[in-house]
Amino acid sequence: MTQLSHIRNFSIVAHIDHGKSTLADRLIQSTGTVSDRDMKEQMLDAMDIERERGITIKANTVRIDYIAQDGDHYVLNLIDTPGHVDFAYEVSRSMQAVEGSLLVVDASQGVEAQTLANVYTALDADHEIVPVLNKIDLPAAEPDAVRAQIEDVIGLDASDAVLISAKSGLGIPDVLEAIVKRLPAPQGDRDAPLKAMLVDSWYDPYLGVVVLIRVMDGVIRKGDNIRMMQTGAKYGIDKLAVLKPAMVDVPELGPGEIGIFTGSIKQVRDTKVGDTITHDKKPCAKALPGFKPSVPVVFCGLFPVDSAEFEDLRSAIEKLALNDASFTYEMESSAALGFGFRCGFLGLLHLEVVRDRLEREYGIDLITTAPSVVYHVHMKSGEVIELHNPADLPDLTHVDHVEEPRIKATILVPDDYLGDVLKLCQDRRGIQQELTYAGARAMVVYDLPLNEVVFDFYDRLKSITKGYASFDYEITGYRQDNLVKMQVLVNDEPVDALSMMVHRDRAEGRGRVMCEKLKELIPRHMFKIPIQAAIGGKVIARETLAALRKDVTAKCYGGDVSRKRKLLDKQKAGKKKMRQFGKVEIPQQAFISALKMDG
Ligand SMILES: Nc1nc2c(ncn2[C@@H]2O[C@H](COP(=O)(O)OP(=O)(O)OP(=O)(O)O)[C@@H](O)[C@H]2O)c(=O)[nH]1
Repeated sequence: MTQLSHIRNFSIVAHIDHGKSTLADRLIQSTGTVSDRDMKEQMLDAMDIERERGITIKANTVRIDYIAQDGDHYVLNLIDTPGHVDFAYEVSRSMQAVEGSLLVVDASQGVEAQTLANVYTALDADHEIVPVLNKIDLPAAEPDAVRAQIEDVIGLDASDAVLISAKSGLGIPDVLEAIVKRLPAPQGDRDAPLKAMLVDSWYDPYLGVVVLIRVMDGVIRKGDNIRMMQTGAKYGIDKLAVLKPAMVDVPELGPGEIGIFTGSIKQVRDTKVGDTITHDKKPCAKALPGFKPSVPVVFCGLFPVDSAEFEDLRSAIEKLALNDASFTYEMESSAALGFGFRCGFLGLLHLEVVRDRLEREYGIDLITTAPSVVYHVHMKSGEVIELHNPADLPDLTHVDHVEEPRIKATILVPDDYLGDVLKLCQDRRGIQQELTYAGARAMVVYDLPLNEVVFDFYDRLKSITKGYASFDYEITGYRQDNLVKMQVLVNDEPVDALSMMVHRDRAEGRGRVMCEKLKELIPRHMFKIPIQAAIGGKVIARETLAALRKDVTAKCYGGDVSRKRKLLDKQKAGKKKMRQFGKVEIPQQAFISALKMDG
């Protein structure tokens, strides 16, 4: 057990790509926490997908032993936090478990939207903050300007910011010293009853559910009988360990310490992040405040392209859900797509990550239906229904009104692109709330419907600003608007997977774009195919796909059999990605592409 005065618990907050993981790697490596031989780049990004996409999804933790310049041995616990907007809520939770933050800002980029969002979360958690300017090796680095920006925009003294290059290792010893000297030691009472915060949990195939805790008061030991105060569940502690980042068993954990335990817990869902863990026999008097559970905000249907793969999909989804309590699913059946699942996600990126994992790790070809937000349908009877799937909208004669979720979006953008960004927000039914300047960048705050953001807002924002804008959002509440369900009919058959809620004033435009896109995406058949968009039986847009007699082998004049076969095989493979709707085959790609609103 380490003395409180020699513990420092901290997290690293940064905008995506500003170098948080690289810095974490350097801290781990330079203190010899992991031998050079075992050092994989981006040690903390465990999953392949995270590595490939370069984003950190789950919060990870590492305990670093550090001999400071004063000759003393310190224990530094780093809780790594996810950087992407979908996971903002996990960031705020893990921050409650530590006392300080390193604020990493790319010295060539400056403050971005997630820098702001994350640093405010850290300040909300009463963190002491050490600004760190990274990437000073880059010729474009402007540490002085960025220092001034941190002071102007965030209001944080950056005069003694640490200048580093996480890539080359320059300045890393200064970061370690700053952690010890400038961040506060944790507080706690060793003799008080046990009070520990449940910070995170995950499923390990060998150990079962692993629970990450931060001890506030008291001491937890292997073999103890503990109780989770919110759920009331009781467990015996089988294993107690610290993460270096590999598990190293310890006999006990005292105040200020961070570690894991296991105790025959079956599902991640049995553990509530933010719950208080105490001794069953001698509980603490008052539980920690606890957190709201994170709720899914974006829903979509996932269906196997080949309906024979439904059971495979079910078992894959069940396995994924073991480890990700923020992802929800229930069985769904669709006239057009057969059996599948309606799944809920924290945001679009979360959706993409889960879909990719299902396809890649489990080898299942999927059809993803239009992502939808959760609407509140107020019935004339006074009942309020949560609508996760536009196809389930009740008969309108019974509906009084529909409310949609709204967000507060913060966008930072260089001046040159401001006009385009304002136009984009305006086009998406946004209401401007604030427009301020931070150096050569404008900061705009918009009230927007989440519905208009889930499809491709972020992609559009990136493309119109050549990647220079940054974006962050939080959900603010629900508001009534003139929302209707738009259906799409292909060859006079409704395709429920393409139903969506739209604002009445924008329905014609959306319908037209959708029909045009489908006309491009659906291959010609031997007969004419009408493609229509309709609201409650009234057609608002229409395209017709002309008939075609398709002879794919026509080009292979004469005898080249192998070439002919190749072409036929190719066509067969293409077919796999198609779905039959009545007499029409619709390629899987159409479901995703048709939903993108512009461009
Ligand atoms: N030139 C230079 N590049 C750096 C430095 N630090 C990080 N990078 C590069 O910047 C990119 C992003 O770094 P990451 O550490 O993955 O960024 P991150 O903030 O952890 O990103 P997320 O995990 O996605 O939030 C990588 O390509 C790094 O190699 C640095 O000091 N100098």
